[in-house]
Amino acid sequence: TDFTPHLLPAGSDLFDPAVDGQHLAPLQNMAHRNPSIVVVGAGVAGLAAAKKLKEYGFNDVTVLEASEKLGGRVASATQGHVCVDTGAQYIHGTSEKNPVYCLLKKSGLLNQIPEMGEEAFYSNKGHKVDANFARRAYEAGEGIIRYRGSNTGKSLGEHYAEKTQDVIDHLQDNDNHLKTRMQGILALVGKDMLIDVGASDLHRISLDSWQYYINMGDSLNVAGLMFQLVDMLLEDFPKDRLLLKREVSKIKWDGSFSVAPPHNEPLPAPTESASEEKIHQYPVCIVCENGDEILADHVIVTISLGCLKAQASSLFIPSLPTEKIEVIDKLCFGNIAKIFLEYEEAFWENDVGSISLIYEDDTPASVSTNKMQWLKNVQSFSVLRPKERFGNILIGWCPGDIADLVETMTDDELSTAMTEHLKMFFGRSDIPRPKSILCTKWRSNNFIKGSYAFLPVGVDGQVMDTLAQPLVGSWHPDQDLQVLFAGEATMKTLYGTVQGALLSGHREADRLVAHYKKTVAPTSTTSLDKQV
Ligand SMILES: Cc1cc2nc3c(=O)[nH]c(=O)nc-3n(C[C@H](O)[C@H](O)[C@H](O)COP(=O)(O)OP(=O)(O)OC[C@H]3O[C@@H](n4cnc5c(N)ncnc54)[C@H](O)[C@@H]3O)c2cc1C
Repeated sequence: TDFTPHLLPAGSDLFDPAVDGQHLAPLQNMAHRNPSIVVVGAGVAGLAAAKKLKEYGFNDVTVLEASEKLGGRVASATQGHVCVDTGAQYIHGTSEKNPVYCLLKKSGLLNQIPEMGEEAFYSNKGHKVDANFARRAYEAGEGIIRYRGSNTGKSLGEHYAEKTQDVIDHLQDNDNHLKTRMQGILALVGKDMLIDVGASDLHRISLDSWQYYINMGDSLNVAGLMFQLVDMLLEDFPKDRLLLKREVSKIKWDGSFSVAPPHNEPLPAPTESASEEKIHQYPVCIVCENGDEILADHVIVTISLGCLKAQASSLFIPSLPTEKIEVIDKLCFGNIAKIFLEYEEAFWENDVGSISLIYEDDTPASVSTNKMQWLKNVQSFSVLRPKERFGNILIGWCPGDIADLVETMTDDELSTAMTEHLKMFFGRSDIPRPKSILCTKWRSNNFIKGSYAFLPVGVDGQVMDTLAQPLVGSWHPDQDLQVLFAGEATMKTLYGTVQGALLSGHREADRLVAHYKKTVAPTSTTSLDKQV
């Protein structure tokens, strides 16, 4: 390999930061070299872990990213002349508890956020629906669907069908038309939930999904700004330690590897011999698709749950423990698609921020997708605001297997379908075709494979703790934490969010600090010299 990040000068300036108010022993005392740490994946979790480790004083940190871009699911693309967020665009929780909110606020970016705009509702009968009525009905549905079950073992679909039926039954009015419309709006709420979760069927989702969840406050749409978070996470991190187009294909994590002799052949178990002083041995060897091999003391794996599902059995040597593989199997990795439609002129009103399409024949009991009628699950659009910045762009959202489907369609097919769809709801034949169209492709992105994790019925969020558990090897009984795991799917309190990813990265950086704090007592440097 032409890259040897593990070979740092001895006695590098690794200093003790204050952690939780306590001081660590100066890390340069603990060993004759820095621990070598490799982070796999430069999404928010990976970048946050790397930045934090750097802040803690670890100097030998390298990030390996498979794609050509940093940021993972916090991503942008250019449409027309503007930059749009193809991944995350909402801060889920506008409070000081949320580090993503704090970072964006500190940068002053949040001063640019426009008003949300009005909600507009249209019926499949081709007319506008009274917004006051629709909003009240929508809120009633949200109150039901946002229920935080705890150990119920039920599905969200079962709960939603049951409780919304109570609402319908108790409507004073005998007006069947009103009941039908109410059902349509409650179904809309259910369909929007499928987008939030990335699932295809409410009956698939556990009602207990949010029992450990931390609500950090209201959501804020930061369209066009979220990807700037990536630059903030990169600040002060040495750019030569961020390696793009380095797809990791093997993580040999329980061996004894050395830079000499050549070819990084595994060596026999370490001995007390003098040669050990010269040849450092590493428990982890990370092999990249391009042939690079990088030796490390620790590797933090931050690849998505979708990638873990695809690679769990081939990526790790030795294989992952059965318990970990079972958890990866049990958790679901959903998908959503964002379809950006750019128009010459807006056909919606100036003050509109969102457009919802109500199928009056829908019922809340049957909220699931049907590929044969896929347009029924393209019911929610948001307007990119302000117009002066974005021009006239609508984002259509779709969930689960409908997202999988639209990813495979051509721009022309999508453009035709969306135009007919909008014509029907607006009751207008003069709705133009978009002048450009951009559809996200998260499922077919080989380095992501979907949108975010969700909990299916019967799976408790605690399995995410199991996913987060580090691996401890057996080769060196006195070395551990060879493999650590971060990423949104490892956070039962915040999965599916940017701050969940970020905090999972911090958690693993903290774990390593605590590890060295535990293993390094200022008075016992001799044993430590042997250890690392
Ligand atoms: C369309 C969409 C909309 C979203 N909207 C929101 C939102 O509004 N608000 C919100 O809070 N969250 C949202 N999310 C979720 C949020 O984006 C994610 O939870 C978060 O970004 C995940 O970060 P991560 O670091 O865990 O994973 P990732 O971002 O997936 O990072 C993993 C990285 O690993 C790399 N990688 C994969 N395999 C390898 C390999 N073999 N070798 C090396 N590198 C590899 C990948 O290329 C990627 O860069 C959205 C997600 C999507 C897809």
